[in-house]
Amino acid sequence: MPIPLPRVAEEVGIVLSGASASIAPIVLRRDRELRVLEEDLVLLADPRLEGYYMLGVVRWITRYEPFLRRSVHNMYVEHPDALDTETVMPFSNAYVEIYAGICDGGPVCNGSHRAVNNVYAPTPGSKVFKLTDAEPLTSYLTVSDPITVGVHRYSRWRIPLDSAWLNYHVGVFGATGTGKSRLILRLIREIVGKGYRLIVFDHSGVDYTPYAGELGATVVKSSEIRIEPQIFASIIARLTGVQHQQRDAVEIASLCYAMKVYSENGGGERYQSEECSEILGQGRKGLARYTRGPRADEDERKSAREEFLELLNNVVHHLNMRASSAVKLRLLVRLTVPERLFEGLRSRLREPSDIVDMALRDRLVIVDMSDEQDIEVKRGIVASIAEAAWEKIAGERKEVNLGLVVDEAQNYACEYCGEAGRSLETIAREGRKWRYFVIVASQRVARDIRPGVRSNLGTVFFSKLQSTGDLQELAGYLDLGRVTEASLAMLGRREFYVAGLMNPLRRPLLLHIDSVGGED
Ligand SMILES: Nc1ncnc2c1ncn2[C@@H]1O[C@H](COP(=O)(O)OP(=O)(O)OP(=O)(O)O)[C@@H](O)[C@H]1O
Repeated sequence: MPIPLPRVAEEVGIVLSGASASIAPIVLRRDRELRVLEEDLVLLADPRLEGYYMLGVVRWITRYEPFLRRSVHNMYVEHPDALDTETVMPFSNAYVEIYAGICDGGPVCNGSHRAVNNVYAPTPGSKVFKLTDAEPLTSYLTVSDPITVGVHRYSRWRIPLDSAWLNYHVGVFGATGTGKSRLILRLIREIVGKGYRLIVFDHSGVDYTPYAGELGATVVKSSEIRIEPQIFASIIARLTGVQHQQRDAVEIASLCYAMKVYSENGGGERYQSEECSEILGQGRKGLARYTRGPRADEDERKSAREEFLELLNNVVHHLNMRASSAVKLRLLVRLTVPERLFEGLRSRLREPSDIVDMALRDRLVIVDMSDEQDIEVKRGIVASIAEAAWEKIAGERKEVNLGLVVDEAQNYACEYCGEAGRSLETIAREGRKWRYFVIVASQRVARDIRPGVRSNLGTVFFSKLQSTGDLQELAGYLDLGRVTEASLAMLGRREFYVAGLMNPLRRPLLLHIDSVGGED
């Protein structure tokens, strides 16, 4: 059925000279010019192209007046009262950024009804129609698995987003309070409804955990989840900041310590190794005197850190390191690694792979990280779960349809975020063929998100941005058309552009996000 233009659009102007296939200057009708706003969707109807429209977005509306010109003095400056509205002859020009051609049964598209790349420059004089209801456009788009999170800001068109592109990863960026977390909540509901599985990391426990009931999610406290021994080892090494052989010693001791604690707490064979048994079995010799208290009964009340230090002594001895290195390592561990990091291992009874299995079975798991005090540990949890999913993929060699949702991603996906940053980057680079993806949200793009992650985001939602320069950064990976910093400055709360692969037009469209969590 052809687009019912009189019902869904109003004529607002004509195309001026100098149009190309991607941008057209227009002049607005005097009686309608105030009804046309930047970001409005318009159709250009070229009389030479029957049954074909050009779909575009209005940008750069500029008001002119032939007499009141810039840099020309006029008497009304001195006598503004003499300026009556009849003598002023304002008019408005704008540009239409052309996003697509709409084949509406015309001969140029062999009678088809679909959206295509526009290759025609509109003829000057072509009519411009503002879409007041763009809903009919949906039937012209090819969207294999549609989801929606909001409506177009002005035409109220419920833009279908193609969830088939989720595996190319998603970024959500905007200054504080723009509504990133609510947008992600909306996305979560839609994505899970399409059969995908998600693990949501709730950094502070206030953005997602309270909605678990509504979403039908299982909540797991991150303090119950085991950190993979190798990731635990790299956290301890990072905190102590040592290098070379000393780092080896700290890492070996940390690996064996985590494996020992886990195997003593129901971890099973996975955490037993000959190498660690050899070190653990080594009698207290030489440097072990540092760990022993003056009285024998103090030994019984050894703290988790003291146990670790004892193990570290054994490693140092095993590696034939100097006594001074041993003392330095012990001091560094005491000063830089909080006791709770060792202590907490004992109550970590859930394997990261259990969380992955839980998500694959129940669809949605929220990991509540609110009771975790150390950012390094939070990062360790994210990395451990990310790695556990890779192990699953390596074992089964099939698509997982699994996404990790990482809000406050400046803490996890940054350049200096250690294992978490590396694991998220691996997913961003290689996850797509296994349908293993990430959704990251943050206030800033370049400073918060490492290049290997941000350059692999196929779809980006962005609102007012915190840092100047971030828009250009995004424009390096995505077609942002002629959206400028000035366009962003006009955005309010809950207003996000969507650009990239999930957007069927692939060029930025301004969305008003559906209400989530009460507020209208
Ligand atoms: N889609 C929405 N529906 C209803 N309310 C919303 C929506 N988006 C934003 N809000 C309102 O704006 C407030 C801030 O939203 P939100 O917490 O999602 O912002 P944010 O960008 O994640 O902020 P921060 O970066 O500080 O975490 C919410 O508490 C809510 O009142």
